[in-house]
Amino acid sequence: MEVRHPKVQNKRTGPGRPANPGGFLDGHACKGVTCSAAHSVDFPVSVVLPAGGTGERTGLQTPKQFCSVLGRPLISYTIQAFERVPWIQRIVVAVAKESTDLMADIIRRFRHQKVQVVSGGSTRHRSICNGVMALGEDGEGMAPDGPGVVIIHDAVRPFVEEEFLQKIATAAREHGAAGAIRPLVSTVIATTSEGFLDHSLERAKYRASEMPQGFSYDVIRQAYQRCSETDFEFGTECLHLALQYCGTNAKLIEGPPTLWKVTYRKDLAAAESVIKESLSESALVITGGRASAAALAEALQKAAGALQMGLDLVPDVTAENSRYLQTESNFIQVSINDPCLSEVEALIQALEEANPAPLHPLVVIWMRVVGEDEASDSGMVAPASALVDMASAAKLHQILLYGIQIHQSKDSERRDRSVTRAAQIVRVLIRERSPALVGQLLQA
Ligand SMILES: Nc1ccn([C@@H]2O[C@H](COP(=O)(O)OP(=O)(O)OP(=O)(O)O)[C@@H](O)[C@H]2O)c(=O)n1
Ligand SMILES: O=P(O)(O)OC[C@@H](O)[C@@H](O)[C@@H](O)CO
Repeated sequence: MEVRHPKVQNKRTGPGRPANPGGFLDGHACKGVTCSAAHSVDFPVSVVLPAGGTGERTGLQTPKQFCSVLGRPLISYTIQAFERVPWIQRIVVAVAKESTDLMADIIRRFRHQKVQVVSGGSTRHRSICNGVMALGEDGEGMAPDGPGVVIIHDAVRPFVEEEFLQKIATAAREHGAAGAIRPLVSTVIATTSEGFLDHSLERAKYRASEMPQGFSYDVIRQAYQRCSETDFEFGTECLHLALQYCGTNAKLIEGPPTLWKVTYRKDLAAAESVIKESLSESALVITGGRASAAALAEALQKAAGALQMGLDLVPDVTAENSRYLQTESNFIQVSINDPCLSEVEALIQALEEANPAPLHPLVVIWMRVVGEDEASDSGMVAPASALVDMASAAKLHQILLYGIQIHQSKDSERRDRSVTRAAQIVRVLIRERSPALVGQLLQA
């Protein structure tokens, strides 16, 4: 039986990196100066994630940073994006007092390790300021060789990658401040008090200020110590505070299009679609090394191939094959006439141990093959409810467990139709990851 090493299962979403024209904030326009990121970061870097807003523009009761996307709160994706970066030591999240318990529960459920929660403020600047000051309370912001760097990033911008963070942190270390920019997609105009056009700006000369932004710790702390109440109440731009109150001219670095902010309800749907698209649409079929299971797996692999879905076959995920447990792949556990759930239970346990906090929900499918004449639930030592119970427990660890039952007909055409249906069901389950079908035993 051929075992093909699975390709790296998770397609990475991510734009081609645009050439990196950067410039300096000069208050009027930015000058194109090429900059290059260091390959590693050898100075202390902390992060402040303002998450104290109410998300009014979504029209939802739940603040958008806590809205669930594929079973995980939006803010957890953002935190994870920073936690995965080895050279980031600490993440301070500023949340509204009424969300403190919810934030603590998210940290526990998704096993966030580097996170400290502080109180947000009545405005974004006040929330960020609270986070920055919290870093200084135990000298974290200062390092033996001088100030560390603080990255400030909206908690509702979940798609940020290490490479760009390196660029921002390195530029902030060198220049005192750095910020992400993107081309404007609409022209900026000024209006008269009567609501008529006063003038328009030459779009090519301007950029949209995005996040992440980076600051030498002493610059951003000083900026907040010196800024006015008007800044705190109405300001939206940290780079401006650094320039206005510290004379620090931020280095501007064009970032990828993935830096967008979730602002409206449609942005939540867009975020879910981006995350779904980045999820693996393939799976590893575990055959247990049995010839009958391998035969079915190969038929399933062929049927899936016709649906442009890649399946790879492995006998098990133990010993040297245990590395597959770390790849955030999906899994199909084939059980031939095996009435109980012991094999899939062992697989789920191994997955939980190998990857306690997967970034995205993983799909595990128990594929039970029964003889043609066998009734659906005959021989099931554990009733179907056992599948539901196991699935409920697994879901707490971001594992979505589904069941598919195939009747092995002696008629080859019926058998092929059944396998094709099974492949179609697998594809939908992996693509949609529907919570409603978790724990169900579907008939192919
Ligand atoms: N008092 C505030 C207001 C906003 N933010 C955070 O700043 C980021 C960007 O702000 P925005 O998109 O405006 O969020 P909201 O203020 O929640 O949105 P809205 O203006 O629609 O209410 C978000 O992560 C938000 O939680 C914050 O920490 N404290
Ligand atoms: O104004 P909002 O609170 O919606 O969003 C904050 C944005 O303005 C801010 O994240 C960038 O413009 C960079 O400063």
